Amino acid sequence: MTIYNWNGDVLTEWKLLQDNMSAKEQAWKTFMSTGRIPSSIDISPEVLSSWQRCKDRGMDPYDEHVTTVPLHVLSEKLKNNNWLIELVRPILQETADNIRDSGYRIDLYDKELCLLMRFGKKIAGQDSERRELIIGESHAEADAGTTSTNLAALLERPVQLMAYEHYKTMCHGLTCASVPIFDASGNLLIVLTVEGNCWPMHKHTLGMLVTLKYYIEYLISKDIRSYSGINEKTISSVIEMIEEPAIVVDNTGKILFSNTAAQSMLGEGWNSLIGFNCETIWGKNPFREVLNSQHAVSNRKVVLSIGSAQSAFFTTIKPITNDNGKLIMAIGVFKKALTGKSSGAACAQKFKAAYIFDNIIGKSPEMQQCVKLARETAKLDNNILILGESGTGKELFAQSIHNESNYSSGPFVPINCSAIPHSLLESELFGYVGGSFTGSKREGQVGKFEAANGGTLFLDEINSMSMEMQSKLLRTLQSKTIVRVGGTEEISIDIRIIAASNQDLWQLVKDGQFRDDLYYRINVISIYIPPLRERTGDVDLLIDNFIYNFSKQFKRDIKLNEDARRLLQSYSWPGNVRELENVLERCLVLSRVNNNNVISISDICTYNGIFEFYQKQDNQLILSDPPQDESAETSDAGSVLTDYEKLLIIDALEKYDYNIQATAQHLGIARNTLYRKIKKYGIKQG
Ligand SMILES: Nc1ncnc2c1ncn2[C@@H]1O[C@H](COP(=O)(O)OP(=O)(O)OP(=O)(O)O)[C@@H](O)[C@H]1O
Repeated sequence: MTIYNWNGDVLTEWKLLQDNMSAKEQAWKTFMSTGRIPSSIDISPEVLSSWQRCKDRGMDPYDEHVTTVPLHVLSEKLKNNNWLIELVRPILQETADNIRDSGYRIDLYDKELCLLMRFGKKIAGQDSERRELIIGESHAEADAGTTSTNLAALLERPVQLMAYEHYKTMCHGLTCASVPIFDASGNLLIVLTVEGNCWPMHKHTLGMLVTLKYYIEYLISKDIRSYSGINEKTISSVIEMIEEPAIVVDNTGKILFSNTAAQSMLGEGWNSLIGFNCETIWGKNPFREVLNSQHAVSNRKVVLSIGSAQSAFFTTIKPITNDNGKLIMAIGVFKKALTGKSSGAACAQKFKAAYIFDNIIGKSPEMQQCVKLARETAKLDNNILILGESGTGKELFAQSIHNESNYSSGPFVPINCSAIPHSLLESELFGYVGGSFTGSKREGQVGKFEAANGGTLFLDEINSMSMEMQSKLLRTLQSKTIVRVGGTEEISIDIRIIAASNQDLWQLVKDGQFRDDLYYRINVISIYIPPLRERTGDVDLLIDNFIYNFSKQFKRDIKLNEDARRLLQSYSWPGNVRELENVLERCLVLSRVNNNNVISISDICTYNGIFEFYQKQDNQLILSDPPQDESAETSDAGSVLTDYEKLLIIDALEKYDYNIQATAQHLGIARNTLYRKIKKYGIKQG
């Protein structure tokens, strides 16, 4: 065969090569039949040793069977070598494109010599359907006989084999050059093989391949995954020991590894995320912050896009540096936050906050100021402390804040700390695992912290919490995790705390009854709701609002007479809005019982607190306005008042020796009114 260069000159060098090939053919044939080679023919000792090993194994040189690894093994190999494949793919692809017309192609083998990737096209004239190498084919010597691939791996250096140097006849039409690729510690990572038709043979193939080898090894040495001491295997085994999903990124933010838990978290497509920058996949995320600052973040809430869904996690990320203090990677551990769809959604249904700011009645400057502050702070995620006497509307505010906050889609879970015995408060708040104490449910119970996850936990009357519980609450607020009573598992929680106290909490701190560190934690923002008696004009608004609501509820058109209104206005309302609401509700019920549509003083005074209040007054109000609806006075409720009025009059008459003028003056009523009442009550004049 005559080989020409492109000027048409005969290449004498090729002639030599051809002769050389003929000699090798003869040597191969002799070896296969006798186990020896003619002494005149030069076969490299490494090739000869390989032939010998193959022969010793009883390998048939004419056998064209191709050994492939099982599919699941191949898939595992592809997974484990993904980062390397991605690293070298662009280089090999470009090289293969450049040598496309030469009839050569590039194969990438893993360190066990299994074909993982092929770059380039079919080799004309050589690749019969059978010979066409397939991904997963083993090029180990025991399977494929002597090849450049297994010799390069064995000898740990570049190797070129031509035609008859291969053990098996199925490779005799090929020329192959292989280079082993090592990591910085000298561990074999992959083998690259360029193979093509035996004729024409390019001598520079091996040179090109060696250049590629050094370039790729340089790239690998810069890649953290091949750092000595922290190779893939080490990192993989370390992060595999972490039960939660764990992800490792290099110092540029590129995702290097993930453990099994992370792979199930990331779903089916996790494999394709390896090698990508975490920002490309998840956008803004705390890995970048850790890489930039080289400071760890702990229990940071992140929302990651996984497939088409978004999931919330708490992540702790630590930067890892080498001996010289150089940042080399960051490891992040993720814990699924029980928000929204899981416990949150169910609880959000169960624990709904009914009130919004528009439901808060009050035009007094004091109240307007409170609402303004609460609205402004609702959107901030800080803990809030609401202070105020009992019944001032603290829970109403807490619900309104929740509904206008970032946690509004989650549940609003109230718990009154004073209503639950100290011994039970812990399990009520933290929940318990099944059978952790006598009387506990077998299946355990979710506590208020978990129930409130993704939403707001309203700790009412926090002032009554024991010191021991205060410490546990503080720990929870700091770590954002809880452990159920009797359990060990740490559960991450993401909740907003709104606490309320009807006592001066700071005074309790000074008295040593409330932890100052907890006080500072819950008191990031505080809202003081003034008592009703200090809210000028609000009583009237609240009266109208409650009468309107109850009228609607009882389907009656109820009115309040002026004196009754004045009575309500002058009362000091120690029970605040709740007391006012109760009084009016009671009056509305009475009015229905008595079939009376106007609420008068007599109705209101059926309420002990107000009745006593009048006992301490100078009684002007009560006496100046006799009940307009006489029928009301005949009722049980009315009789209390009339009895009382009668007694007052008798008292005063006796005091002033039945002097009508003096008695009327003392009572603050007109003489005629006094006469009318004396008559009405049948009081005998002394
Ligand atoms: N400004 C207001 N407008 C309308 N209703 C109000 C207002 N303030 C309080 N209320 C009503 O008064 C009642 C008591 O309010 P709430 O329970 O919020 O008070 P609280 O301060 O949390 O009481 P406690 O300290 O006893 O828990 C509720 O029925 C609430 O709807």
